[in-house]
Amino acid sequence: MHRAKMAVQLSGQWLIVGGKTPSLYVNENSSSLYESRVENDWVDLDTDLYHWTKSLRPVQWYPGHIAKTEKELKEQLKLMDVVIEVRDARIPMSTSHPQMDSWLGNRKRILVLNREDMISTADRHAWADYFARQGTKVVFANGQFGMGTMKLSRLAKALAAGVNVKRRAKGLLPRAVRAGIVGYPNVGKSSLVNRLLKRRMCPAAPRPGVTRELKWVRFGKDLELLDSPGIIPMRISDQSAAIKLAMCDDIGERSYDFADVAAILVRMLTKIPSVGIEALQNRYKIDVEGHCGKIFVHKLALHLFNGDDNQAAFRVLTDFRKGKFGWIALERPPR
Ligand SMILES: Nc1nc2c(ncn2[C@@H]2O[C@H](COP(=O)(O)OP(=O)(O)OP(=O)(O)O)[C@@H](O)[C@H]2O)c(=O)[nH]1
Repeated sequence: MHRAKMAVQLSGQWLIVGGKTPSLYVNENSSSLYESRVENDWVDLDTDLYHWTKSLRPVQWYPGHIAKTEKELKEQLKLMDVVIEVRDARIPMSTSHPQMDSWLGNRKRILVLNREDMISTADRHAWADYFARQGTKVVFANGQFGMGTMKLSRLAKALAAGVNVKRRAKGLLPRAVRAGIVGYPNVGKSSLVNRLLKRRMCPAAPRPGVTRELKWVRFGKDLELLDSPGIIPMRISDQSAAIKLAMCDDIGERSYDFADVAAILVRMLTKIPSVGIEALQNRYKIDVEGHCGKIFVHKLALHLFNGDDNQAAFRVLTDFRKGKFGWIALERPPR
């Protein structure tokens, strides 16, 4: 629900009910003013998230196979004509690997924001504008149903076309273009490969860490794809990012505390302009008190789960992942 709907008029000005500091909405018809307020809400949210996560036990997840993958992948990347970097459209910043730029150098690159079905149109526009301004080629995709994959294969072939021009000039026979698919765990790499091939060649599952080995697959006679296990930094230095990875189910469940993560998700949802307090209250028939996520999760536990906070937390996380609060990104581009 739109936050502006919670506004009450006070001496000719609009005040938002339930905000931390009441924001001022002068006139709902003034859309640019409204948009800039919404943007400010997102900026505030990033700062808040930093404070909320500061005192938590650090979230770290680095399963054994990742170190081996990283080493092999760095070697294989040298053979690639083009690299397809897949990120989770809900958290494009938190699923960007800090070392990716240095590994790829000036290699040709396509950025895929997968899980496009899990964000709103406004989120999509915001990210499309941001990457267009940066001159980054971005494809929005859905690995589950295949949207965006035709465009992706066209773009990969077009970007790597120069390879065979050079080979011909040297008197060599043309060869298939090599494209490597890289990204964080569970962002949908294997699903995209399977959709591209229209066959289930790579195991895909709803939990991080399923792909364990690098795997070459052939797509027609023009394209070879390398599917790879998810990679993630050994230490996630940004704990706000780590918590968002947990919310989106992009890291192993054992690495975080459900109740902590769900409590922060509740606080975030109350502040995300398109969700707000009422979405939570309507769904669970429980009042949100003073934006406190922990109290909310505990009340839900008493209401539905015999006081078991863990189960209540899992319910909130699952509901978010299933889009029960609407399809929304947890990140907006930096300004
Ligand atoms: N809703 C939605 N689900 C998706 C999308 N792409 C993939 N999935 C689901 O997300 C889960 C993870 O997908 P995978 O393809 O296994 O992800 P991966 O990046 O290969 O995962 P790792 O093996 O951990 O590296 C699966 O249950 C997919 O069905 C998408 O665009 N939208």
